[in-house]
Amino acid sequence: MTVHIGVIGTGMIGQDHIRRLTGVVTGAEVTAVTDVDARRAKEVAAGVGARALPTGQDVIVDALVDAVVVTSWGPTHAEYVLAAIEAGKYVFCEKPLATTAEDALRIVEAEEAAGRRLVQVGFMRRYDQGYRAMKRVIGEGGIGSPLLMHCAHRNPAAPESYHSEMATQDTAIHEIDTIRWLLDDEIVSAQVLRPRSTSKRFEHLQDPQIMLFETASGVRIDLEVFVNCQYGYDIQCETVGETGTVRLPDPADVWLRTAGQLRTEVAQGWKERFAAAFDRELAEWVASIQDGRLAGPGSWDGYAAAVISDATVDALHSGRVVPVRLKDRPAFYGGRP
Ligand SMILES: NC(=O)c1ccc[n+]([C@@H]2O[C@H](COP(=O)([O-])OP(=O)(O)OC[C@H]3O[C@@H](n4cnc5c(N)ncnc54)[C@H](O)[C@@H]3O)[C@@H](O)[C@H]2O)c1
Ligand SMILES: O[C@H]1[C@H](O)[C@@H](O)[C@H](O)[C@@H](O)[C@H]1O
Repeated sequence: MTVHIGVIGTGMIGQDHIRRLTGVVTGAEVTAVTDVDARRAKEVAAGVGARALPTGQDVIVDALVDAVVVTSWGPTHAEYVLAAIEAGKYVFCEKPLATTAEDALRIVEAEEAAGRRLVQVGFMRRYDQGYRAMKRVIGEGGIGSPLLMHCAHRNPAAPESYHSEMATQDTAIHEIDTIRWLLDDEIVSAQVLRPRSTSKRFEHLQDPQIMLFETASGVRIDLEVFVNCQYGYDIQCETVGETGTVRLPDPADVWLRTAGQLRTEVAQGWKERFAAAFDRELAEWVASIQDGRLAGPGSWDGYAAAVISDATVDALHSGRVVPVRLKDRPAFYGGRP
């Protein structure tokens, strides 16, 4: 069965996902798109033989759309996800699920009331080969009980519109989800340290930041977020356990030995670094719709990430260790993070 897909938001990642759903993933067809920039929507639609519809709501209720992909700006996500649930359609929403914990909770409640899983959140690192291998090692007891985790999330440069809270809301949100998933544990507190800022940033930005998280079982995590590191898009993660450590591999590339040097390339952006993960993420999403059983990160994960993100932003401003207060996890979402 071909899954007919409508895409809301035809910007950078919207176009990338449309390319993927059209040319990489089997069993999917993009039948409708929309964007507040109608010209852009029309151009993108013409490129893949889809229709450009006036609004997101039109896409959601369209008879030729079985499932919706939301790739518009973050603050618009919750409204579209709620409308898709209301229409009884599957919806893949890029991160964040919602920009407030209250909106994320409304989505959790609406999905639970609908009685079946309809929502998947775009936490693509769960589909990265390296992270999957790390999760397998931890799950099989390969390093004993985890005690510590050291992470770094570096981007080459951030635009002027990027502000200090976005280091959490837009960037660290990936680690927030990954930590919960890798450790099968819940984050219970957050703290943020402010090192001296780089001169290569816009004045208003605190960059880098060091975030410290603690999980329910007592694992301590340090995360460096540095979005003007200049040299590339670099994602690091090492978990330290009682009997060993496991480290995320750098993406496979050749090592060049020449002129007295040993060199390899560093990725320059998320598109390149996580290309294979995005491919797998959407392929598995489409396959799970065909099976009628969503398996990827869902509304509860989006809600938990939103609450932890709020606590981290509070910690950035207050300098305090801020406790994370999640609602009780409904049985509907199973027992684990
Ligand atoms: N998983 C990842 O690593 C990753 C990477 C990049 C972006 N993202 C997320 O994807 C989303 C989009 O990011 P982007 O980089 O493509 O941004 P973008 O600005 O390039 O594209 C967003 C598009 O949405 C359109 N839009 C805005 N509001 C709309 C609305 N109400 N209805 C319809 N269209 C609307 C804009 O006109 C624009 O074309 C963000 O939430 C971002 O955090 C995730
Ligand atoms: O929207 C992007 C994207 O999520 C990237 O994966 C992250 O590294 C960036 O910091 C963020 O701005």
